[in-house]
Amino acid sequence: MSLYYDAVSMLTAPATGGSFKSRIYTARNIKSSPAQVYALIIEASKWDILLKEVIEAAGILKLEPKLTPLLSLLLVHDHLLTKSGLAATSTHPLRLAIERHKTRLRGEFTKARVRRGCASIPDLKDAIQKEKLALQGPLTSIYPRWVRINNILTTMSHQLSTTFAGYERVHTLADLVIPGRKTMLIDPHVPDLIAVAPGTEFITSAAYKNGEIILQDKASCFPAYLLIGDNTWTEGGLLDGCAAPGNKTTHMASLLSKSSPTENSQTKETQEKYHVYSMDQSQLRAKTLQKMVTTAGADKMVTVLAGQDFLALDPQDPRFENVSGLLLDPSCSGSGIIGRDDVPKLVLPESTSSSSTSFSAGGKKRKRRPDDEGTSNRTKTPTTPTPTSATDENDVSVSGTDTERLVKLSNLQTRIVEHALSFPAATRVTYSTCSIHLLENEAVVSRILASEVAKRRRWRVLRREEQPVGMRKWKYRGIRKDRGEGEGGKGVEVDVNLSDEELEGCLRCWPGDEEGTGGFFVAGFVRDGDVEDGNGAEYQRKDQGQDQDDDDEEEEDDEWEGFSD
Ligand SMILES: C[S@@+](CC[C@H](N)C(=O)[O-])C[C@H]1O[C@@H](n2cnc3c(N)ncnc32)[C@H](O)[C@@H]1O
Repeated sequence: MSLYYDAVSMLTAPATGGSFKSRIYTARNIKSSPAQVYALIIEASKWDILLKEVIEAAGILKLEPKLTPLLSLLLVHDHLLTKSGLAATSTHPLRLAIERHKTRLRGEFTKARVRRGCASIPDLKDAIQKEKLALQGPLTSIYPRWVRINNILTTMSHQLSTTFAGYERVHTLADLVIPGRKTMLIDPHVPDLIAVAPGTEFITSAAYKNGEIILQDKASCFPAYLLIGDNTWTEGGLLDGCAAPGNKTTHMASLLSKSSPTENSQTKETQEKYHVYSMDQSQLRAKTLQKMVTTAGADKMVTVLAGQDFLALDPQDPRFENVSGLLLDPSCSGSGIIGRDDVPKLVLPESTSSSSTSFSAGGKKRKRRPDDEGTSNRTKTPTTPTPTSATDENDVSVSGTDTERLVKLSNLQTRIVEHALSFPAATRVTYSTCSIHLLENEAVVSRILASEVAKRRRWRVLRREEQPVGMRKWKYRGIRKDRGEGEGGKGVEVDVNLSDEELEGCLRCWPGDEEGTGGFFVAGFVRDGDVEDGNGAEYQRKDQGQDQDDDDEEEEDDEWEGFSD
C-alpha cells in the first residue's frame, strides 16, 4: 500500500530541487519503486476529472473516513483503470475501503463513459484529454520543453531524422499541446533550438545521454548567440566568467564549432579564436560545469578554471591577451525563473466528509490541518516561482523584492561587467540575468556605461540593428520604468539613464507571456575605435581582500543530474 502513500507524499511535497520525475527518482522517503510512483501519478492525472466525477457520484468520501480526496483518486484510478487492480493485500483497510463500493464505482464509471458517447476506454481517454484542455481555457503561456542541438556532436538535420523523427512540425507554441499529436517547432529566433510539448521526456534518450541535445530554456540561449552571432566568429578567444553549470559555455562552443576549422587544419591562431575560458568561483558548481563540458564533447575547446573568481582574474595575464568576447551571466535574484511546476495538478473530488482525520504519507493518523491535501480542489503547488534543480543556472534566489539584496546583487553585477570591459583585447561583452528587476538589468547597463572604464575605452550598447538576425527580430526590449509594483526594488529610486536606442539594444523576456520563456535580460556591449589600454592593472579588482559576502553562494550538494534548463 505504500505506493499510494508514496504518491501522495510526492504530490504534496514542496516543488524544489529538480524536475518532478527526478525528485521521485532521488527521494529517500519513499518505499515503492520510483517508476511505479511516477507512472501512477502521471496516469491518474490524465483521468482526474473523470475520477473526481465518479468518486463524488459514488459518495465514497462521505462513507470512508480513511480516504482523503487525493488518496481516493489514486486508489480508484488503479481499481478501475489498471489490469492488475489495486497494489495492496486483500485485507488492507484502504483496499477494503474501495472494494466495499466496487459496484457503485463501476456503475458511475460506466455512466460517465456513456454520457460522453465513448464506446471504448481509449476513446474515453481522448475525450477526457479534450475536456481537460477546454477547462484550461485559452493557452496564453505555454512553457515548452526547449531542446538545443549541440553542433559539436551532431547537426539539426541529423536530429530531425533521429530524435525528432516521429514529430510533426508546427509553427506556433499552442500547436505543441494539441492532444494526440507529437509536434515540434523550430525556433524562429535562436538557431539550433527546438520546442516540444511541456513535459516531454528526453533524459532516457540516447541523444540526451551522449550530449547531442541539451535541454536549455530559450531565453538562456540569447547571450551566447548575441555574443557570437550568425556569421563565422572572426574575433579572438572567448571567456565565460560565471559559467556553472555550463549551459552558455557549451552553447558558445556549439556555435563556434559550426565555423571552426577541422582539428587537423587548425593553426595556433585559430585554436585561440575557437577557445573558451570558462570559470566559476564555486568549486562545487565548477565540477558540474566540467561534466557538462565533457558530455557536450567540448573538452578541447573549453578550459575550465574551477573555483576561479572572475573578479580576481588578471586581465593582463598572457593567457587572456587575445580574449575578445566575454559572456557574463552572474548570480542574480532569479526572479524571472519559472518554477518547474511540472508537478501534475490533479483535480480532486470534493470532500464532504465530516471526518477530521487523514493519512500522512507514512500512514499514521493525525489531525487534519487546513492546508492538508483535500481541503482544496487542487494539490498544493507553490504559487511563487521556485528555484529549479541543482543544475540550474542560477544559484541564488530571493523571495519578493528584498531591496537590500537587489542593491548588493546590482553592485556585484556592475563590478563583474566593468571588470570584463577592462580585458585588453575585449571588443564584445554580454551581460545577462534571469531576473525581471530593473535594478539588476537596465539600471546595471546604465551604471556600466557611466563607469570610467566604459568611457575611457568607448564601450557602448550593441544596437538592435547590429544584433544577430534572430535577436533583432525579438520584440521585447529594455524598459525604463518598472512593469509592476516593486519590480525595480521597493523603495529604491532606480535611475536608468539610457537613450531609446540603448534600450532598444537591451533584450527582455517575460515569464507568463506567449513566448514560452522565463524572465530574462541580456544586453551586449561593443566598442568602436582605438583601444586606449592604459595600465590594465588599474582595472584589476580594486577591492581585493574586501568582504565578498554580498554574493555568498550556498554550496549545495549539486550532484550532476544531466543537462538542465
Ligand atoms: C546564473 S549562474 C550562471 C549560469 C551559467 N551561465 C549557465 O548558463 O549555465 C551564476 C554563476 O556565477 C558564479 N559566480 C558568481 N560570482 C562569480 C565570480 N565573481 N566569479 C566567478 N563565478 C561567479 C556562481 O557561482 C554561479 O555558478
